[in-house]
Amino acid sequence: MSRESAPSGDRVPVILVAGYLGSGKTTLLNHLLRSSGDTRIGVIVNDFGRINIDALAVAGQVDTALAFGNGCLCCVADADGLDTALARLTQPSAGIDAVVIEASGIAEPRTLVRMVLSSEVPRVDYGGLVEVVDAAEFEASRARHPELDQHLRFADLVVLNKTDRVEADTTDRLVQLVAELSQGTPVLPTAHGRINPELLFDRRTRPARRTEARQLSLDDLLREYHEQHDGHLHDAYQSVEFSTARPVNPRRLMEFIRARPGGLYRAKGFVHFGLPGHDDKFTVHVVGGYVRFTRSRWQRQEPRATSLVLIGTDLDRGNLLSALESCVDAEPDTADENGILHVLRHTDDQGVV
Ligand SMILES: Nc1nc2c(ncn2[C@@H]2O[C@H](COP(=O)(O)OP(=O)(O)OP(=O)(O)O)[C@@H](O)[C@H]2O)c(=O)[nH]1
Repeated sequence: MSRESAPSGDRVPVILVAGYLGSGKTTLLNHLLRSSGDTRIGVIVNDFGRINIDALAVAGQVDTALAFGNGCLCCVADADGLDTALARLTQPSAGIDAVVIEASGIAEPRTLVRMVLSSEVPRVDYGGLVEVVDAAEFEASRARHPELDQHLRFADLVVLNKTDRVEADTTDRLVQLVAELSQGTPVLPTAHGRINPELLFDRRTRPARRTEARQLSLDDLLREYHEQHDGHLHDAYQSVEFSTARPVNPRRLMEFIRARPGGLYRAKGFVHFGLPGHDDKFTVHVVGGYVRFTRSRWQRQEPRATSLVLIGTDLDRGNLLSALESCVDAEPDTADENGILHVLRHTDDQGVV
């Protein structure tokens, strides 16, 4: 799934990380920064204090952008400054592949989701709300703060963190409980925020700056360490790829998307419907409950085709592939005039199903 750095016209996923006090948001953010390889992450926090980067000795600055040697760019913003920070981090010259906002103290998750979805910064692409839950404290916290249940409902992915602090059967019970409260959102049990970054954004590969032997930098050493020690985490998710040159039926594709299994957290790619008036390239982006298509023209030499990647946990590859296969027609279904409307409802900036 690795690919070269995005062309400057590409949108940049903006991921929100929220969760109750002390649940592990900063730990998760630090893990993403450490383990995302060549992917350049922009971070928006409202307090530099605990981001684990040596250069961050500047706690307390407001609305300031800082660049770091490891490719991370960091902005401090309050709610009013959010669009300014997003504009700065997503401008092509910043070279940022994904932005992560740590929600603590800035605003309620729901408000933040709205702010990102309605942002007028052109390259911003909503990348999902990750709600971090403390497995050891969740039941006590929700008894004191019933609004936490509500927060789960807005999440696209729930990370059940600190599972090292509870017994395995408690983890199982909490996964069940959180999935019920969040009404079907994928729940990922983990410790120390160690989720696979590819659940949230694509990994980039960049050509090595110099081909001759060079001394390993601290970044290289840290990366090597984490690749060795966090390697087993890569088993925690799967990706399934599907492609076809035949036209996809829009109504059935949307049925597939609506009925997708709980563990299917992300889907991306492009779709060829081939219908009169809608023979465009529909780039699709599904994250948690959020579904968006973007319409563009095919390049002159580009073959009309569909190519999708589905990412998630506990995916049944065979079932997914046969479900997608049944969305494919031999010829575009011109008799079903309203079928495409199911897709158009989610085209451009609309659409949560
Ligand atoms: N045992 C254990 N401790 C953890 C885990 N994740 C985080 N911690 C610890 O929990 C404490 C809080 O973690 P943070 O990442 O600071 O949590 P936070 O949500 O950013 O906290 P606030 O910003 O204060 O809301 C720290 O001491 C972490 O080291 C975990 O999975 N297991």
